Amino acid sequence: MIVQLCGLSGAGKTTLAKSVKSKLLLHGVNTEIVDGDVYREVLCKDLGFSKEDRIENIRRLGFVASRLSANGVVVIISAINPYEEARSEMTRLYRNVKTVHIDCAINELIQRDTKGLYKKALLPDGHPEKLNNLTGINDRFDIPENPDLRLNTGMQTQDVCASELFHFISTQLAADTFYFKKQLAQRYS
Ligand SMILES: Nc1ncnc2c1ncn2[C@@H]1O[C@H](COP(=O)(O)OS(=O)(=O)O)[C@@H](OP(=O)(O)O)[C@H]1O
Ligand SMILES: Nc1ncnc2c1ncn2[C@@H]1O[C@H](COP(=O)(O)OP(=O)(O)O)[C@@H](O)[C@H]1O
Repeated sequence: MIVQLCGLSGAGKTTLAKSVKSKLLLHGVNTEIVDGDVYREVLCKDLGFSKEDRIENIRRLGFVASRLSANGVVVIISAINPYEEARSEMTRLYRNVKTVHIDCAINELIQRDTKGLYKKALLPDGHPEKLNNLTGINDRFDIPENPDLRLNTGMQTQDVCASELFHFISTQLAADTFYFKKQLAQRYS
């Protein structure tokens, strides 16, 4: 199973992915986080933040996720993943992909600004330190219309969001296991 999170910087993707990974591990579910920030230091080092590069970034993360997932690992892709076309490509290419929107109002994100990126993006035009392509401020984010799950981290606590995500993944896993068992039973009956 591949869970592709999407959401603006600071929305809570990494925080929730880590929390849910710990919960899943406690239940014996092998889980891996494929985090945009981390992969941009290694496998995606050559990529920037143009539309083409972001799409290529998601393609690479999706490929890694698919190999892990094919070997029974639950994979949580934690990236901004802003374009609908990249997200639907993922669901088209790979089996059992779920899309989860980690939503949060932009004003709340500007207040959190854990990395100082929003401050830079909101600098006046022409300022030498201005960030000109921060998703949600001056770059596009396609809000998913029908995600499998949407969590709002500005309206609900971290604990509630993590529990909801954990519950969602566990339920999907149980359904998938049931489906596989049924297929096996049919094949060998
Ligand atoms: N211009 C711009 N826009 C968005 N994000 C920026 C930008 N510049 C740097 N960063 C940092 O890069 C992280 C996003 O990388 P991703 O791989 O998740 O992005 S994407 O899915 O390819 O759009 C993002 O990480 P998160 O804050 O964890 O989302 C930022 O820390
Ligand atoms: N309900 C919530 N869920 C997740 N994170 C939250 C929530 N409320 C506040 N936060 C805070 O928001 C920040 C999210 O940062 P991070 O997980 O790195 O975001 P992202 O990976 O989306 O860039 C953290 O400092 C976290 O403590």
